[in-house]
Amino acid sequence: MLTVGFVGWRGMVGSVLMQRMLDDNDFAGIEPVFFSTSQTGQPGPDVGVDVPPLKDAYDLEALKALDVVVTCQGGDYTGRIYQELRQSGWQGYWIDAASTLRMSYESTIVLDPVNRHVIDAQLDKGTKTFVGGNCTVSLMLMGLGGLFEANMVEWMTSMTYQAASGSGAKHMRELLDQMGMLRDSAREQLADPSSAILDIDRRVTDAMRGNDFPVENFGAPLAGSLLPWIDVKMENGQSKEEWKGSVETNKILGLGDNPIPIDGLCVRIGSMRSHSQAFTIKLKQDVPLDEIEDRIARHNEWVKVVPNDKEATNDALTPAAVTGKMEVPVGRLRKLAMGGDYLSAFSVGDQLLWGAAEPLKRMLSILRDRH
Ligand SMILES: NC(=O)C1=CN([C@@H]2O[C@H](COP(=O)(O)OP(=O)(O)OC[C@H]3O[C@@H](n4cnc5c(N)ncnc54)[C@H](OP(=O)(O)O)[C@@H]3O)[C@@H](O)[C@H]2O)C=CC1
Ligand SMILES: N[C@@H](CC(=O)OP(=O)(O)O)C(=O)O
Repeated sequence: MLTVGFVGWRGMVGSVLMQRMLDDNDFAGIEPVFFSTSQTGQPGPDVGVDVPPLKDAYDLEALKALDVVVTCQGGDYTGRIYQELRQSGWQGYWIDAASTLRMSYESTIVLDPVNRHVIDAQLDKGTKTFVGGNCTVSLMLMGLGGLFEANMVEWMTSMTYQAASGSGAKHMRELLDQMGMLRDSAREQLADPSSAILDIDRRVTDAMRGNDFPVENFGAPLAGSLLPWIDVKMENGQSKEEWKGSVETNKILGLGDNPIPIDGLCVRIGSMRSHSQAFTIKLKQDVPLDEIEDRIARHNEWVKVVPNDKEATNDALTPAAVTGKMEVPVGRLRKLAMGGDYLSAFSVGDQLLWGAAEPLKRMLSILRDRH
């Protein structure tokens, strides 16, 4: 039985991973050991099998005893421990949610419904480091995988609408605090149906710009507004989130020598959880829409094509509808005015499931099934 160490299991991605593994009884086939950077010695989580007390996540000897490390702890942890562990001679499997190692030559980005062939080939070659992709990249590929599989895409833009949860738990709390403050700023006027809407609007705008508006985590108002920049700036003017869209997609698809151009703008919006994306896809040929829908729908069991009408779209293609679900709906599929080889699409997905925890869970299952 594989001995598997879990680091970062009580964080947001880690908790979703734990729940998904419990849902599918995944702990039964492994020997789990839980680690913490802050709670060494405390009891481990209840996962239906006996587990020892929490071990120190920085204890190299304890990590070296494992066949597999699964970490959702974040990039700082990976940066601090990974090289040291490898240099100590450890040859176990490292499965990671953080972006630190994604573009490293020694790692494979995992999204098995899309790149199982790449994962299998890398395992056969002896690769031991597997990293989950960026959330918007993984969700885009889960939604549009059928078009890439059929080699239909010449280039693509992705304009994202990313939820607060993508930045972590503190940011979700801050968004709610901001929302509450906006409402409170116009409470009396809202209760009076005859009050002037421009008065309400002025109060809300004043609150948003006020010195006591909580912006410690986002750095600016998000509720009632949006933030068209995510992560640090790259030399070419892209944000790092935008840069990942191209480099990670092409690495996942194994298109190193012949990359597909992918670019766009990444925007943080005031949804709580689940990322949305609008795509402009330049097709290599003018393919009929029904064939496109068919290719998309048949690619994997989680993608769902949503009819291009208002009712179906507002019912199924929103963060409110998708959060907590494994499905990745794709809709607004239509040919654009620029010509028959220009396709629009819109997709929503829970970035804590397919965008983070699920590919790691499935990678662990692939390893378990091979042993
Ligand atoms: N959020 C997202 O949508 C996505 C995140 N990722 C990546 O996954 C990694 C982890 O992200 P995320 O899960 O958001 O990080 P979190 O900040 O939620 O959790 C990270 C760690 O913080 C510690 N922690 C401290 N206080 C608390 C608390 N009150 N509750 C729970 N944990 C606490 C825990 O470590 P300890 O037990 O050691 O104290 C925990 O493992 C990052 O690299 C991120 O980039 C990837 C894709 C999507
Ligand atoms: N950057 C993403 C979440 C994330 O953690 O991405 P990555 O795993 O690439 O660092 C967001 O803010 O929505």
